[in-house]
Amino acid sequence: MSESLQPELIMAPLKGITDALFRRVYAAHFSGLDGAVAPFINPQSTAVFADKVLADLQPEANTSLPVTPQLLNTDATGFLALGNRLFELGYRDINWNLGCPVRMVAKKRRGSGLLPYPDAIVALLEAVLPELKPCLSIKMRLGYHDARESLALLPRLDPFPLTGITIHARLGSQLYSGQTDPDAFARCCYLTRHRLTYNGDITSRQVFHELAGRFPAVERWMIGRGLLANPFLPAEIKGEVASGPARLVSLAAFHDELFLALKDRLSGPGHLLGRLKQIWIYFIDAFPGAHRHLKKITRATSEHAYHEAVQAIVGTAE
Ligand SMILES: Cc1cc2nc3c(=O)[nH]c(=O)nc-3n(C[C@H](O)[C@H](O)[C@H](O)COP(=O)(O)O)c2cc1C
Repeated sequence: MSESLQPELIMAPLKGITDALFRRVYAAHFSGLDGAVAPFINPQSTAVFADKVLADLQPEANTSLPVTPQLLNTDATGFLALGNRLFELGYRDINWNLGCPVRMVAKKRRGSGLLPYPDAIVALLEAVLPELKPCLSIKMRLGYHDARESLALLPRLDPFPLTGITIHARLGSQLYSGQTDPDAFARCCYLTRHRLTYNGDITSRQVFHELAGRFPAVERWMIGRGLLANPFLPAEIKGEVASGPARLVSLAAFHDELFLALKDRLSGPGHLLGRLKQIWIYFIDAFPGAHRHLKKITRATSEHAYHEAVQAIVGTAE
């Protein structure tokens, strides 16, 4: 990345968290992002996608950030039906998920579970690309069992007209924890002609700058949990720094709008609190010194208890 150019920063897909509602509220309070990849659309048993399945990707719900829908399909018929339907909705780019590590998914040779089978990946691309209307990118891991899987796969992707490849620098078998492996990502850089996006544990400006220094050719970076733990991170990476009191005001306003929007959307306190608890697992890091109050959030069974917990967290951080 040249020093004068700003990096391109993309919100990672986090299923159950970064849906259209979250993306809209986030973008209303924080800057710095250039786009988002939406969480994967569940493959359907028929090639017909009910409108409900695509509700999150309706264009009118996605005006605040450019968004790329994501597919998890591994059957050509379903892939083409969904991809071309998304094109009709206005999407010119879609993304194929070769990264999901969840065992139920990987066992079906979907997500990162397909990475040990490069022939199947190449066969699917050969089957779909001639008829697929939107452009395609891929989001993958270094491998499922072993980083050698990406080394075998990447040269075989060169002939295809992909718009890019995002690599989450972990193995599928690691799920979401354990060390990322930037050395393995470095080896991937030599094995592809495609534009690479780096993903995995970009948790601070300093981490970003270390990685950007190491990979000067990489211009695109994807951030997931780091952006929940510090919603200012994309802006900070781009050189904007908010002061202490202003930070807290923005964080509280973001939370309150998110809460109201989710309450409006989700039926019943169980669903609402369940969703918010998912977010707080990471969001708590935005409030230094308040970690001890996280249990109050995770134990809350009523809106009242939840709000008391939020007050304790915001109060501690003041
Ligand atoms: C709760 C959760 C849900 C996720 N859902 C998706 C998904 O739908 N599609 C996908 O490609 N990756 C998904 N991921 C992986 C993230 O997009 C990202 O690759 C991973 O979290 C590493 O980046 P990070 O360290 O910046 O979070 C998910 C991760 C988490 C923690």
